[in-house]
Amino acid sequence: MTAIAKIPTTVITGFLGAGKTTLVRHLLAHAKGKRIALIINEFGDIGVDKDVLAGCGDETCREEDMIELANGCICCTVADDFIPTMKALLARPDRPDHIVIETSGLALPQPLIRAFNWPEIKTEVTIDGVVTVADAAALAEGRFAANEAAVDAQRKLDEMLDHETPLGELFEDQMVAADMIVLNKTDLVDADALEAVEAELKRHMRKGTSIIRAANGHVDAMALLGLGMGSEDDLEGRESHHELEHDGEPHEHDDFDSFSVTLPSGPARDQLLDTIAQAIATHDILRLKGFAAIPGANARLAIQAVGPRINAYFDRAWKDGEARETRLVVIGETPLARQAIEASLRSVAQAA
Ligand SMILES: Nc1nc2c(ncn2[C@@H]2O[C@H](COP(=O)(O)OP(=O)(O)OP(=O)(O)O)[C@@H](O)[C@H]2O)c(=O)[nH]1
Repeated sequence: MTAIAKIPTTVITGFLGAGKTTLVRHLLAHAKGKRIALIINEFGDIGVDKDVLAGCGDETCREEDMIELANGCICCTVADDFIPTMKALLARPDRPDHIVIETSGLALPQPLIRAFNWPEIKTEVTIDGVVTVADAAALAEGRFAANEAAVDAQRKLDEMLDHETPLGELFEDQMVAADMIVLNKTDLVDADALEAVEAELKRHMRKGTSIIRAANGHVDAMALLGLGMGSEDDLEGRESHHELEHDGEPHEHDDFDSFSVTLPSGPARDQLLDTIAQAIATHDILRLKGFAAIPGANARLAIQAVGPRINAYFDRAWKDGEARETRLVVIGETPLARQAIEASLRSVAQAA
């Protein structure tokens, strides 16, 4: 009997808004005939990423090849969601050449990597590589306090301060899990800042991890796929803070919160974006994304905010019968001032 080759799987991880979906989009568009199945996991209850990819209009973004895991972070739903999803995918008559898993920006990659050793799937799939996308602009601005200088400065201000913030810890967990780091958004930082960010990353990653610089996720598919790492068999040094500190206990995502809000079509584009910018600045929102209905526009406005930086573009025409409304997901550190944020977003919708 000939052994069936295991299907290589690339795990794409990285903090909220680092550019994972953008990287996946580029990968799908340049897959050179490889049939790629995509598993998308999101934090928050609106599946924006799948919708963004499906809205790209490329024939390579086939809806039937995209599977959404929207019931919380993949790291917490391995048994209930991830393994059954993989089994169903592997049972398909038209098996993919390659599988790509985009984790949520708040996921710990470690439980997912370990899941590849579960007997239900181990004989059929292997991790080709864990790719962690890092946001060069956010790092240069010290937004994760992953930057030791910022942490030290904070510590000096308050001796009692826990030196590991939830953001910094999660960032490190995603870094040590990587076989390759894509240092994305290099277009937003100058050469000196980029050198400093890269030096900082090297302090956190495992030895032997490579770094590729990129803008808008433009990485050659050949460089990204086919790493052949078998990462599930090479776990040493990838342990998360949680695994090191609380052996065997399930971890929580209590440090982060999210909610979604639906608004009627109302304000003009600029007015809506101004209000969103203000809400982000006032309430320290980490990530906001979704789609908006703008009066007089026949296309929906995709809105993407990462920290203070907001992008908005009309991604596709509204479909017949589709509700023309604004749906946004908001993610931030706990406690998130849900009522106040919702009220300010609603006030602009009502005022229009
Ligand atoms: N300037 C610039 N913007 C980028 C780059 N890559 C991504 N973006 C923008 O950053 C925002 C977030 O990108 P996504 O690809 O959705 O990030 P993500 O990591 O998938 O986000 P989550 O799934 O929410 O964690 C979008 O507005 C992108 O257009 C880049 O290299 N340069």
